[in-house]
Amino acid sequence: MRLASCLGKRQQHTLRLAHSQRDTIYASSTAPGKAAIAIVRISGSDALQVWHQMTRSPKAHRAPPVRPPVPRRASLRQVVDPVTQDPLDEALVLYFPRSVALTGQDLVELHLHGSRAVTRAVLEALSKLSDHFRPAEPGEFTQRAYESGKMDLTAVEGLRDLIESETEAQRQLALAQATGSLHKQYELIRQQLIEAMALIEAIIDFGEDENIEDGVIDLARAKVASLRETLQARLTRSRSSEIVRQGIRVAILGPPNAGKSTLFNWLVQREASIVTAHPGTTRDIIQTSLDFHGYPLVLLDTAGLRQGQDVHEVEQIGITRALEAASSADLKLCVLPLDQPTAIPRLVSSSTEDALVVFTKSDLVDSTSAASQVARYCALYDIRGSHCVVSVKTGDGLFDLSQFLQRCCESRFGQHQPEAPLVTQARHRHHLEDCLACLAAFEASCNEEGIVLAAEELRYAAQAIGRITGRVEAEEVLGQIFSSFCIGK
Ligand SMILES: Nc1nc2c(ncn2[C@@H]2O[C@H](COP(=O)(O)OP(=O)(O)OP(=O)(O)O)[C@@H](O)[C@H]2O)c(=O)[nH]1
Ligand SMILES: [K+]
Ligand SMILES: [Mg+2]
Repeated sequence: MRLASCLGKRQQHTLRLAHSQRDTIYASSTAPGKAAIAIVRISGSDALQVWHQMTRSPKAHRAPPVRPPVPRRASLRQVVDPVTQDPLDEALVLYFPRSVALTGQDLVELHLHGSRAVTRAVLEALSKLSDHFRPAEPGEFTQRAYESGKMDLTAVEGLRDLIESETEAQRQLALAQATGSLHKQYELIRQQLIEAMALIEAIIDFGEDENIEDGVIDLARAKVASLRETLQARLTRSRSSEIVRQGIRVAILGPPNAGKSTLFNWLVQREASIVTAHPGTTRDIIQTSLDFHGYPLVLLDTAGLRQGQDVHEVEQIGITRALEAASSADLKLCVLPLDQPTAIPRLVSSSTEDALVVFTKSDLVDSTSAASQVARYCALYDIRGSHCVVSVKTGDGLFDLSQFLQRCCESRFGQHQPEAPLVTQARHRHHLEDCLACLAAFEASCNEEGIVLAAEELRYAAQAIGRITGRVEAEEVLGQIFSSFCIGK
């Protein structure tokens, strides 16, 4: 059987990349299409061939004397086909020697005119240089940066998130991570674990001797206990960063005809959801993403919630979906109409901090009856949380609602904790939870009989942290992370 067919897809990916490290790779790093410039990057030990064989001084008509490029200085060059010497474009050419290049290899950048034809011609010309030249795989430039030790895994993930960031909150979070905020924190944690490990190893190695002081076990235990508490607390606080990265899910819920879709459309500023005077208009979940004052909201319009014998099948499916949306939402907007007292099934616990009650259609009632209606609802449904009174028809109260929602995002998902978040995605949480479990096992077995076992648990804990930054071999995650990049990055 051929080797490749014995290996899993991911292993093949890793194997292929390991073999092809010697290749010089190239790709367009800018989005395809018409633009002022297009950047083609070339990374690898033969990258300088591009300078010598594919560029020449724009003034020289004959082949110029071979001069190496000045590192990190832009030179205006004519780009030519290496075989036919036909001119392809005039470009700014930059050279980064491997000591300064992010990929840890010689890197050449061609800043071309941004047309499809120019980019295509240059990429074709590059393929003629030698067998060692080949097009880059998605994320391969970044993978080389990782492999050369210029970036750790958390920075790689941060970079990917930065490229994909759509809102201000996501940008801030990703930039901090891409520039090493997570890496620094995890190295510190690993360091603390290694210190505790050193104490335990000392007891194991010299335990029989008199040289080891009393209370060393207690010291190690205390160190680990305090680290575990801190990590646990920060794991809980980091939830908001994970949510910001994925988008804050906001479900609009309420009885039929409350004005949910009308409010939804106002929030997304377009007629995304159908509005009619008939109760039961919305059946499926209508989902739209929006940048709300820098916060990435995923807004969900849902079917009206009600109970009773006359709820038919289609409506019931809609209600089930609405309740599912409610349970997975990070924030709920509970819409209740003021014009008619509507019985709401125990839809959402509106006294929790993740629900905001919006009383709508205030234009249909006078202010006195609005106030008494609000009071009635609050007493009936035990609404102790925040509420707003609006009319989407007249616009009354919408500014307050918008401000309220913004404050809500800020207090729940704003990055104003004293320290940078420790967890921005499920992968980090998973390994951190592993680490915490090992620390708990350490504490349980850390006594004179269990000391060897305890030492082992600490090692596992450190390994779990190492997996987050990529310090221990983590092939399984590598393929996954790098292949989610675009080509040319
Ligand atoms: N006067 C007034 N009418 C409103 C207001 N908001 C919504 N409506 C009307 O109320 C009716 C129902 O609005 P929808 O937005 O479809 O209500 P819904 O909660 O999505 O209804 P279902 O999807 O059927 O559960 C429509 O006729 C809207 O025009 C408001 O603030 N004032
Ligand atoms: K309706
Ligand atoms: Mg609706």
